[in-house]
Amino acid sequence: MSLFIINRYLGDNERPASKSQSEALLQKLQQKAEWKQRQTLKEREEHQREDQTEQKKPKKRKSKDVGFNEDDSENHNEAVELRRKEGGEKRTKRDVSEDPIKDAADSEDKPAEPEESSPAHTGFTVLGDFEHKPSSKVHRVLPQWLAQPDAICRDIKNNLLPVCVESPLCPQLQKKLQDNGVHHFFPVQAEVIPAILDAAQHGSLLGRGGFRPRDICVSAPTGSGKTLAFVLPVIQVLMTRMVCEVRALAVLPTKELAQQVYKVFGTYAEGTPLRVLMLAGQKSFAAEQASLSEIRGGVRRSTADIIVATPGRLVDHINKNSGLCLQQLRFLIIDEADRMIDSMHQSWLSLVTRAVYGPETTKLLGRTEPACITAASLSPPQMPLQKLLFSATLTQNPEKLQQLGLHQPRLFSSAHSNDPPADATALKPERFDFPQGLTEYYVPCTLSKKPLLILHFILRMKLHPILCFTNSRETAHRLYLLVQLFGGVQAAEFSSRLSPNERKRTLKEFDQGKIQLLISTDAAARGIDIPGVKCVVNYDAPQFIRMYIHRVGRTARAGKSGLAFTFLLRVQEKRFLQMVQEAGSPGLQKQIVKPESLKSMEERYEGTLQELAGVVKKEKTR
Ligand SMILES: Nc1ncnc2c1ncn2[C@@H]1O[C@H](COP(=O)(O)OP(=O)(O)OP(=O)(O)O)[C@@H](O)[C@H]1O
Repeated sequence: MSLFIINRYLGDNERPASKSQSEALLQKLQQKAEWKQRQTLKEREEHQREDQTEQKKPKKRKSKDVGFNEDDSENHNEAVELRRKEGGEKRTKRDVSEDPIKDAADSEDKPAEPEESSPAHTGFTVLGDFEHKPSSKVHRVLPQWLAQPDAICRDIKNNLLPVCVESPLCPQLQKKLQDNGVHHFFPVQAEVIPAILDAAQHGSLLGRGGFRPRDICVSAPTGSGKTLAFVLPVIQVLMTRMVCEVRALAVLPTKELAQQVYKVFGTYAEGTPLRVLMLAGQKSFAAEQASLSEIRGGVRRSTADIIVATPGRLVDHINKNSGLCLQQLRFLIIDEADRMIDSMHQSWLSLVTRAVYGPETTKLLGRTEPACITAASLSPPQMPLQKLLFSATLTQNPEKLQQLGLHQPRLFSSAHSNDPPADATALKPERFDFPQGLTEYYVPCTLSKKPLLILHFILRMKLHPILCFTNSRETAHRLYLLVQLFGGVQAAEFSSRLSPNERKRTLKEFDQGKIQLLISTDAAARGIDIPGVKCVVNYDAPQFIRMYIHRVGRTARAGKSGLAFTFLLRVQEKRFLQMVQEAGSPGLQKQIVKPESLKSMEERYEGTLQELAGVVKKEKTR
């Protein structure tokens, strides 16, 4: 018994054509072909006549005529038509076309259209005819949570919520804020603090119908107060804990940033039972290990509730089993999240996740890594791990964000609040929000005039303190040497040339106003909070928009005003201005420094350059 019936296409008459029928058909088709040939010749003559009179588009018509043998094509068409009728061969658009010249042109320009010209074949599907099927364009679409975030108001100054009025924070933290001069919440804090507290109001253990809290992503401008937006609610949730265990882990890309966030945690945890610890390589590994736990009553106990770490040191502690226990972790805070995603190759996140859920799934109240939500997965009560992501330039790329394994994420963003809703789901070039008090300039210049310009900014325009960025540590070092040799400016450099302690001291001195010009690589571009910086100079134009946003974001913080200058060579201007504009900048103004303004410094500058050559040579031989 046959399992399949194979139906073949039998032509218009639905039965095989006999030999005489084929011959008749062939004759008919040949006549038709001859008639068409005559028609085409006639048309061509007409066209030629038109061409002679108009002589407007000779090339286009020529291109249609050249390289395409109409007659061959026509005959070929008809022959194929016949063969197909006889044998059911695959049929293409060109085979049935009325006008091969038009087809040749069309087939280059347009996708193939459905074959309406042959009514006899309606309803017949040509298998494997992929090439000629019209293909629709793929529109990439953002997931709902990214496309429609909770909007954070951009205006810091006019949207201040008093700390004491209807505050979600406990009186102890409110007082702490007042003591530290914080009397109002910034918009990002007013939105994010209640959201984190709300998710934790049912206590630490969830399950049995309770819901796992949604992960939170925050994209808000530089200097808008994101640090307090996570420090305050985390402290409030944890301050009533009974036993000291690591319940919050904040991961930051650099030592300096870890130090800064550690300080803020320390300030607000003071007076509570919570203990904060830093694992960022400021101390030796052994010293950090010793500070992680202590033996009390014969049992090893954690000595930290909150840990602030860099990914490198964190991975060391997990891998070397130094006594860091993350099995009670409730909050995983990822600051500068877009940068942290880029450092995912260190696989720090998967190590943390493994350390949180561990292999011990059998023990009572053991944690299992959540997978699909089912009645069974919800039934054992267990502590949820909530991820909190923060950045001024949070990526909108779902594929990148997916690496973080977010659970029903909720996005708070100021960058998207002005986008029209109709376009909200489309994947567009990424746009970011810039601080309101920031005024951006670009200074057209030549390579040789750059050092003179920076000296002019400090000595003539009195713009200090300036934070000046270069693209390499070599440039930073040479510029530093040159400014030192020129004299009259208190300058310092900040890069990986310096030891962590030297870097720490330099930042402190810059903060204290002892340094007028800090020449830095991108090491100081992200997150560093030095409230006194009035002016940022991009001595070298940054190559990527994210880096530009973070660099210029070192000024105009916390609602203050600030200036950012970017020195641009002529070849850089077009691309750079376009990049900044596309990212949503309100616009860069052109600042021209006249050559006469630099004239008086030029002689001394030339002498300094010669001195510099000597110093650099000496350094190299050392
Ligand atoms: N509510 C507030 N009132 C007054 N000052 C505040 C308030 N919140 C934060 N600040 C101050 O604003 C400055 C910037 O805050 P923070 O460093 O948290 O910004 P950020 O958004 O994390 O910036 P970046 O993206 O550059 O890291 C800090 O000096 C901080 O003390």
